[in-house]
Amino acid sequence: GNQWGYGKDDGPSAWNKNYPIADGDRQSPIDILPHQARHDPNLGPIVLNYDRCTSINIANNGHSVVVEFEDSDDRSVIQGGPLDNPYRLKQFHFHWGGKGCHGSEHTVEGNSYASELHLVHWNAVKFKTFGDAASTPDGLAVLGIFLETGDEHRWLHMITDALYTVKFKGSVTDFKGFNPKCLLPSSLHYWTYLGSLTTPPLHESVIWIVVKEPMIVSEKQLGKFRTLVFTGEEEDERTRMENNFRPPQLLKGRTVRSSN
Ligand SMILES: CN[C@@H]1CN(c2cccc(OC)c2)S(=O)(=O)c2sc(S(N)(=O)=O)cc21
Ligand SMILES: [Zn+2]
Repeated sequence: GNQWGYGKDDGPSAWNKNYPIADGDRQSPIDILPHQARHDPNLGPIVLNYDRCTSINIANNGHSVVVEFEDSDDRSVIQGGPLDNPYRLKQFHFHWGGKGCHGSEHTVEGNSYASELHLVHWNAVKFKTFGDAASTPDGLAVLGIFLETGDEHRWLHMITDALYTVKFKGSVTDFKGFNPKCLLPSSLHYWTYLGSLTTPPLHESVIWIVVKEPMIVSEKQLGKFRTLVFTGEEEDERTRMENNFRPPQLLKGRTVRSSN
């Protein structure tokens, strides 16, 4: 089937075999050049209404660790900024590197961060299902937050303490009452551009909102993500889950805008 991964034979350089859109005109991630981003005074602030958000579970999907949310109504939405409608929170997940290596997807002037958090939202005003939104231009809005190593993050332990329960691909455990607002940095100034999913099916359906200020986490907290494995419990070889990031793709004439 369409098995893909981050290894030598099934990694990002091989994805265009099964997903030709990989060579498309609005692929993600990208390298962000702040001085070439167009400051747009019409870009208002990002508004998050996560107060009634309902997390459901935490899972290892063989590519990352994902926390899923109840999205049957507008209980947790993002709006404002470049968005014309409210977008519903569906899931969040992370991308990270190996020990001592960086693993963010977006880079800033060629510099990558240790890791990157993606909060995936969909336009339930224009689309009936998440799947429809995820495969149509601008059906998704993904909020990207960089992770930088430093002091321990006071709330990230709620995620890292649960990682041992989803070590293997296909594992899912209850994960209720978690509000990702506690992960956000103090400032939500951002860059925004039109792009794609950074994993297969690589749909060119994403309005990217990349927050400028990173969240700070400790090396110890980040190391716990590397206790996960890409492989299932039944498989004999254990492949540590790390370096699950796609490198930057060509801008192909796109404009990156900057909030103030
Ligand atoms: C495995 N990776 C996720 C695939 N997804 C998915 C799931 C179901 C259907 C579908 O298309 C119809 C797409 S997703 O939309 O939840 C996203 S967003 C995203 S990222 N790194 O660009 O933020 C990765 C994935
Ligand atoms: Zn992602």
